Amino acid sequence: MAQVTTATAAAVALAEALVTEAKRKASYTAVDEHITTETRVVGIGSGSTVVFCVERLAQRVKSENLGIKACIPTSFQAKQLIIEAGLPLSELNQFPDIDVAFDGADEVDAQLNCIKGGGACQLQEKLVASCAKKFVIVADYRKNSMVLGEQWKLGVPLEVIPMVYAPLLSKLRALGANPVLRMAMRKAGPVVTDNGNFVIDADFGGIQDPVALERMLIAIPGIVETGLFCNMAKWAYFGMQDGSVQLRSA
Ligand SMILES: O=C[C@H](O)[C@H](O)[C@H](O)COP(=O)(O)O
Repeated sequence: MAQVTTATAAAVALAEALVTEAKRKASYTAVDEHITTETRVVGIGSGSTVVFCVERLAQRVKSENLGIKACIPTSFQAKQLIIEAGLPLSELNQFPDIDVAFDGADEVDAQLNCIKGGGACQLQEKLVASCAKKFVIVADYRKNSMVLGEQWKLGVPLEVIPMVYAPLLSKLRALGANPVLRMAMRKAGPVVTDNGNFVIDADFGGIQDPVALERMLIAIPGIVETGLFCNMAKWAYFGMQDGSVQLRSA
């Protein structure tokens, strides 16, 4: 029994190492292909993959004569990453035009539409992406999909105003979704976003028309932002299991 447990633990550790390496390779390739001596303002997404974009950016800033003037964060986590890497931290109101923004995704479909917000950061992420000339996704092979909702089974993350979470759950059920209020792990009660809102994860199954779904959801009072990012990313870099990086571009 103990041998089986050890073998299982070793297999899990190996799988995790593969995924981490895939994230690192996708991120390094994306940064190397999109950061040039012309780049001034960089958007920094949130999550575990974009950590490696910041790592690579910091390496290049130290070793090359780059002219990066500002990094714009999409969350508390991104802000900490920028500060810890010694990169110049700023905000959209000071630098409204971003040359390139890097971000992770929970799932990416054939048209590069994405589900984002697994870490509850989709509101600021979409604001930053909307101000970027280039929006680049970095991800591991598990996120590579054809239809949204096929790989990511937790539903579309919706940032919502706390005072209407219960009416929103009813309205989403009436639309055919299976919605749940996201609960915190080490705090009693719901997850509270960086903006003081709640998150509802609404499972719609396979999403054939994400553009129409996003339009419908954002029109509902109380839904501040959706985790559907449609027609925003033009490049998606996937770190693959075999160590290669696959680029899909729109
Ligand atoms: O709210 C979180 C963000 O949308 C992340 O970019 C997304 O969840 C992907 O995160 P990770 O790179 O950790 O898979």
